Order: sequence, then C-alpha cells, then structure tokens
Amino acid sequence: MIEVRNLTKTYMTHERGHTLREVAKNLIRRPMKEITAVNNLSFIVPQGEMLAFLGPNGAGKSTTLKMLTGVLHPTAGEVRALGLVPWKQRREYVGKIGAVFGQKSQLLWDIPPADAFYMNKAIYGVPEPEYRATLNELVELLEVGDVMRKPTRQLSLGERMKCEFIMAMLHRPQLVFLDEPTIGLDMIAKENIRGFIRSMNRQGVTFILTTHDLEDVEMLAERVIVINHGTIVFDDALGSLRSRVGNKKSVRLTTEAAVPDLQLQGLRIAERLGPLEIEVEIDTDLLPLKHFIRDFNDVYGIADMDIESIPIESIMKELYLENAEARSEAAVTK
Ligand SMILES: Nc1ncnc2c1ncn2[C@@H]1O[C@H](COP(=O)(O)OP(=O)(O)OP(=O)(O)O)[C@@H](O)[C@H]1O
Repeated sequence: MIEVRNLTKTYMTHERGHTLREVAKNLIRRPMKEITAVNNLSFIVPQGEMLAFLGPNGAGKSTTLKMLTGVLHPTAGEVRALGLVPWKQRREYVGKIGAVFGQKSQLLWDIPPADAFYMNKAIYGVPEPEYRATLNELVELLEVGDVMRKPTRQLSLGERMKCEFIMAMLHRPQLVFLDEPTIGLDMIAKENIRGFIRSMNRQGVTFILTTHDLEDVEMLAERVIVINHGTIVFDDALGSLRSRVGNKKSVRLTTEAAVPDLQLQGLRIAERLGPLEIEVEIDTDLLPLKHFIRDFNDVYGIADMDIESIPIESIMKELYLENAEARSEAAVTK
C-alpha cells in the first residue's frame, strides 16, 4: 500500500551566526547551511495496518508526513502510496487519503459542521446516496447527531474532534494520516476517538499516527517506527518495543528505614519521592522480584509497594538516549 525507498529531505537555511560579529557579517553575505531532516528512510506499510510513526521533537516526522501526503517534494528517494506518487499525482492522491491534525481544524468556525460536511461532499464529488450512508454511519458511531448542527465555535474540543474525523472520513479514504488526534481531550473523549479509529481500521482503513501521546500508541498501534535525527532507530511490533528493554519492572516502595544509595546488580534507583519513599527499576532477569522483595523487607522493612511494568515513556526515553549516545561516540571516533 505504501512503499518508501531511500527517502531523503534536506533543507537549506541561512546561517545566523552566534556572535555579534558573525551576525553583522552574515547580514552582508548570508552563508547557507544544509539540514538533513530525513535521511534515507525505507519502509513498507501494508494495507490495513495501524502504524505509529514516532520520534522526539525535530526527528523528522512532520517532514516525512509532508512527503507522504504529497505536500513536499523529497530531495531524493521514492514513495508509492495507493499506487501513486504523492507529490506528482497529488490531485488524484488527495481524493483517496484523509488527514486529521489535532492542532489544525478543517471545519469552519462560524458554520455548523453539518454544512462543512456538505461542502466536503462537493469538493470530493461524493454521490448523494453514498454521502448519506457514510454520514449516517459516522454520526451514529461518534454520537454527534445533535452537535453537528451547532456553529463549530460553540462545540467543545471533544465534539469538534469527532466532527474533524467525520470531515476526514466522508470520502471513505483508504489511508488516513493522524497527527496528535487526541491532543487536549479528556479520558472519555480520547476513548471515543480511539474506539472510532479502531472500528475504521477493522473496516480496512490504514492509519499512520504521529503523536507524543504514548497512550494513543499503546491503545492503537500494532507496529511502531521510531525515527531520530531523520533515520529509523526502531521498526517492529509494539510488543517488541517492550521486550527490547528486557523484563523490567518499576517498583514504588515505602520503607520503614531509609534506603541508602545502593550498588546492586539489576537494581537502579529511579527517583527518591520522600525520605522513606523511592521508585526503583528492577531487571528481573538479574534480580528476581521475589529475591528483591525478601531482601528489601528484611533490611529496610516494606510498608507499602506498587509494582508496574516499565511505562512505554521510559522505553522511548531510553531509545532516544541510546541513539544520542551512539551518535556522539561516532562523532568522537571520526
Ligand atoms: N522549512 C524548514 N526549513 C529548514 N529546516 C526545517 C524546515 N522544516 C523543518 N526543518 C528542520 O528539520 C528537522 C526536522 O523537523 P520536523 O518538523 O520534520 O521534525 P518533527 O519530528 O516533526 O518534530 P516535532 O515533533 O517537534 O514536530 C528539524 O531540525 C527542523 O528544524
């Protein structure tokens, strides 16, 4: 469905200079600097997949998405999506894809979503019976029958996001790009939107999701691609992201005696939350939980304890840091 091969994008920007002298000099002759935002990306997304495309700020996600949606021309490489080259066959391509950007609205502030939907019907040339059937299905799924006739500016953020999804899905796109689709929503609205995405995915719609909300990723994605500095640092099933860091647990403890700074294999003190409260990270392959609990109880007295799997946030942080360390080592050996 989507085939990306050696995709690269470099931007040319003006160098500003750091010192006053440099800034003054650069006013006369502005030297150019090349930034490689996306560096030789290759991956395939099969039809019906729910892919999370993640990375820290500045990793190159938006640049990649802009090329995949046909907004930007790449510097090098190829993309074939739905049988088309996005930036070359843009008109035909946009008729087949959808996009929801949590921070950008496709609705019109002063008119009700119902009217904006009708406008989209005309833009995409959706025949009346198909439009009615799709609209009814989506309105029922998202429960927006009443709200879609109010002016958009009167809607709550949750109601508006549901309408944004209807707007994006009315022409029945086979491929949908989501950028921070649940940003700012409360838990119930988030769950509604996620349920809707899952039900569309069950109908065969492919989703590419970019987000900094890792709960969205855990609730939705089957596969995760992580990029950093424009290159892929991870591409596998969501489950493998967890197993990558081994069998680690996060344990929050309240003890009767203070726990000193320990050097114990398989244990890392992650945070001191109070004089008798700490959070530790345990690699259970090196330090089995039952040994940890027995020994800690004997020495410090466990008054209370909470054990959880390492949150996906920590796994991602580790992945980003690992990559940064590898890059700085490579820079030193150059
Ligand atoms: N139009 C542009 N001109 C010059 N540099 C750019 C331009 N757009 C992006 N960049 C640079 O390219 C790199 C990748 O940016 P991009 O916006 O793709 O990252 P991102 O992963 O989407 O980040 P974020 O999560 O913060 O949105 C950054 O270093 C950014 O400063």
